[in-house]
Amino acid sequence: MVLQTDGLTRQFGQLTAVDGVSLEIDDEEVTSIIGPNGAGKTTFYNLLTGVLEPTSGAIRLRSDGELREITDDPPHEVARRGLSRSYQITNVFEGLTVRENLRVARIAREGRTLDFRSRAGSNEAANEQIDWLLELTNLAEYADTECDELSHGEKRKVEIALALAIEPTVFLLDEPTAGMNPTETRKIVSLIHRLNDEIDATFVVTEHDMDVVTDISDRIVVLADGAVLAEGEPAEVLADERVTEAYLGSEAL
Ligand SMILES: Nc1ncnc2c1ncn2[C@@H]1O[C@H](COP(=O)(O)OP(=O)(O)OP(=O)(O)O)[C@@H](O)[C@H]1O
Repeated sequence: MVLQTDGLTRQFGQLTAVDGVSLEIDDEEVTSIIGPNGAGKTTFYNLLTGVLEPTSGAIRLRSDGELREITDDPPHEVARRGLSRSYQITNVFEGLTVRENLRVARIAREGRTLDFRSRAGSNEAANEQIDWLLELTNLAEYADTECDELSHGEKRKVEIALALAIEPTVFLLDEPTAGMNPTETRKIVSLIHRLNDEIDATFVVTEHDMDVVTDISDRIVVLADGAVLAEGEPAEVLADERVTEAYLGSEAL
């Protein structure tokens, strides 16, 4: 197990947006968190990443080989411990090239961990890692393009590359295909498969497009009214009547 939530709860006044969510996320699986509008997905992500503090409950992340509580850690500490979110590090700096954006993300990461003397050696390693990330995310041809010249789909890939630059243990992908046309969606889906094959990280994805969810997930967790309604393998969960009912009146499955 790499990530665990235990009775995680967040209230906003009278409203319980996340209601006693206990989950265990296994290594190197792709888990999708789905649910109708207002189910609590964004709030749950914000709790995991330290953007919001829970009202009660705990979050544990495997870090340096053991599960450690990160419940009250601020976002930069959560990221440093290895939980990265696709748009968390920065929103892409529009005036910088793709490579420069990645360099900024690397510097932010290394600034905390390396002393001055080791920096020369680390530059070389950082450049190698950046080249590898550019290749992995199919961005090599845009390495020296300023981000404001990229399409929406390419920018989403830059966000993904930035989140990967911190070498996460758990990688949260927030609506990776939002606003994409079918061609861009197909490209992102194959990118997620490729990342999952080649990177030693565990993926947690929120996504509205059910075809994408079915394609990429090993496991699905359905939230409704802030609580876990169903969890399991995609075919089993999507055939669950309670899940269909939860979506009725909001969006079609
Ligand atoms: N800062 C806030 N203050 C008050 N209520 C909030 C706040 N953030 C979220 N909520 C409420 O909490 C509930 C869960 O919202 P959340 O955005 O987490 O759902 P969601 O599953 O991400 O929805 P969507 O799919 O529409 O993005 C909603 O009823 C929402 O109105």
